[in-house]
Amino acid sequence: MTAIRYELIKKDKQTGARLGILHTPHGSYETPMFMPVGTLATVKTMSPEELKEMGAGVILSNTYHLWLRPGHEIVREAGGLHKFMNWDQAILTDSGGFQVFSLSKFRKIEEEGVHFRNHLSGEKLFLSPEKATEIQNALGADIMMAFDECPPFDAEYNYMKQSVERTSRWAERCLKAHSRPHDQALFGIVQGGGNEDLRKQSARDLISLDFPGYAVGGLSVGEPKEDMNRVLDFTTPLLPENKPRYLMGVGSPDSLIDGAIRGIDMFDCVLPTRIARNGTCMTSTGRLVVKNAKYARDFRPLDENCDCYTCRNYSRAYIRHLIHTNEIFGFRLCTYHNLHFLIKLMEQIRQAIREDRLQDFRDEFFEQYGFNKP
Ligand SMILES: CNc1nc2cc3c(=O)[nH]c(N)nc3c(CCO)c2[nH]1
Repeated sequence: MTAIRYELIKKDKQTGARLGILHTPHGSYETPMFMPVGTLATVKTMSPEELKEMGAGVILSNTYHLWLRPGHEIVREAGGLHKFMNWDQAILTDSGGFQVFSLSKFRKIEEEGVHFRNHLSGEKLFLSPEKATEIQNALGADIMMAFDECPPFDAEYNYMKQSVERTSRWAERCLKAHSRPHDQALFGIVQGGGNEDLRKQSARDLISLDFPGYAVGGLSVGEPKEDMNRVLDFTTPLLPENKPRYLMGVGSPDSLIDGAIRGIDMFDCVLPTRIARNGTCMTSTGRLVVKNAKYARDFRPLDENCDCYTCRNYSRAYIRHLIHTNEIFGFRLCTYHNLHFLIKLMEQIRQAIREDRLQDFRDEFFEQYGFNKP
């Protein structure tokens, strides 16, 4: 018995999408789902109560960041991440691999692990599959990720092949080091860039290790969306139908719909929370930069089709004023709305799957949001 179980409810007749339920030790959640990112044990500016109110279920935190601050031992002593951050729903921790490659300079990758510098202090650090697994066991998230290398999408073929093979060896080392498989599900991460043969090799290696869930990594790293969709077209069908599939780092509305259409069940991205802090909001008719002067006397809600706390109680003029004056409440209102927007979008996607019309929904949404505009 592993810590999580994926229940396939139905498949969409128009696309490769599926409706499911992810059962975890901290609750069961319908998929496809969007997971808000709370890197440093908080989804920035949101309280646990607000996250639950808007329908958030699984949230992310991060091994690399929590290892550096406050340190995984402190979180362990606090009783684990759920207790430490007062979150009684599910948590997923990323393994730190991506952050090492995206945050720190002077890194050196060896078979044993990765040597790099602390992006805050410059001190020399070393992360290995065993260390990343030990940290995640201390944090206690319901789902934890294998330690992987996320190479640049256009890395040279031979490098990509070496990297995929090393990531597969690292995945096996994580499984061996994992001390709590009944409480924490370890997911493997498929790599291989845009190369179909390397994606097949990576998927085959990881499936042979029988993980309880699989992530598609190495995407949303600056490659064109067509490339991401092409990779998903030949990667998700390789993954077991009875296990969850997690597309890492994806969160724009069009990519969520296109990922769901290609059989992805779980998504995470800092986009909604990050752009909220500079006053950019996702609305049903496209992005709205509320700090723009044209909203100074606009007393409508951010989105007239939205029923969230922000849109029920505050106007564009008021939120613009708050963002303009750097008032923290303005960041909170935009964050609440953006997360609510994506969580509601996932509900619409799930409903479209129930009605076997996700392709039609995509066309309607793209038209309304303005994605088809040349
Ligand atoms: C924003 N784009 C993105 N692409 C990712 C790709 C990866 C990846 O390949 N591996 C791991 N471990 N994490 C990843 C993450 C962080 C989580 O969102 C990514 N984030």
